[in-house]
Amino acid sequence: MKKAVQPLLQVTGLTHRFSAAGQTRAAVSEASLSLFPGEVVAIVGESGSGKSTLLNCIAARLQPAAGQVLYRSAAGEQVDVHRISERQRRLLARTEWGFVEQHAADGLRMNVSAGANIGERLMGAGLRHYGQLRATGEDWMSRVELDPLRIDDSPRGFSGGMRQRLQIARNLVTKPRLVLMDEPTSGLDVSVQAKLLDLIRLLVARMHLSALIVTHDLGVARLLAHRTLVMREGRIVEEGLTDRVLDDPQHPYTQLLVASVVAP
Ligand SMILES: Nc1ncnc2c1ncn2[C@@H]1O[C@H](COP(=O)(O)OP(=O)(O)OP(=O)(O)O)[C@@H](O)[C@H]1O
Repeated sequence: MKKAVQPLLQVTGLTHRFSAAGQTRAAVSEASLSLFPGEVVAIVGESGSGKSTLLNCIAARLQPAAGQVLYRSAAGEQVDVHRISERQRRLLARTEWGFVEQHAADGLRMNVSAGANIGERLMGAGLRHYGQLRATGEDWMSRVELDPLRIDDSPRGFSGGMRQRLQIARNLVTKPRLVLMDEPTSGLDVSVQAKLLDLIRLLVARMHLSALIVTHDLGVARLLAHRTLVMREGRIVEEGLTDRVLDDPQHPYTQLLVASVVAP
């Protein structure tokens, strides 16, 4: 009998509340999802719907009030990401996971060179040989279409699009098993966005990555994601294959979202 494929990530009943001005509000309510190996899932919804909060809870950057995030590690163990030690979490984040921030400066070390940004995760994974670190750095600069001759430059001298490419190289150089991306292309010029999206699509397919991508842009979901989840006011209101969700939305909110993009 064929063994069923196990999800890489299984999120169940995740709830997170923020307290502000004496009031407590749920930013995410009872969100459940799974991500299978090699799958790309988009989380879409308008601003404030809870997408980033959900992603940050999954990445264990935020502690949820309820719910569970189980990750199947490279060693084949089910890891409850909120129950492991801070040390274990950091190790996972450095080796098996990648996190691409919306603002590249948040995901890069701006005071060191492009090459050092790429090499850092490799060093964290135990690589020490300078020549190899440099060669891999140059190779990854090329892969993300940055000029390898700029390996010693600071990312401060890079444009927004170039910084985002560097952040992607820094994350993917160690071949993470799970990549979380928070609005990876927003805030960039439209033509820069399009090229970056093409690059992400190419790398995701070539490296057979498993990725969760938060975006308010349905075009990003259409281009990158096998499946799409729609969030509204902290809840997942619809999910399915991306083409189905976008071409034949069932929930009135998804219908509204899709119509607002199609309408002039
Ligand atoms: N640190 C915080 N303190 C208080 N409330 C917060 C905090 N972060 C987010 N929120 C609130 O939680 C809700 C969800 O925010 P979240 O950033 O997750 O939404 P989002 O869908 O990612 O939106 P955006 O795309 O604008 O970032 C919003 O109402 C937001 O105001």
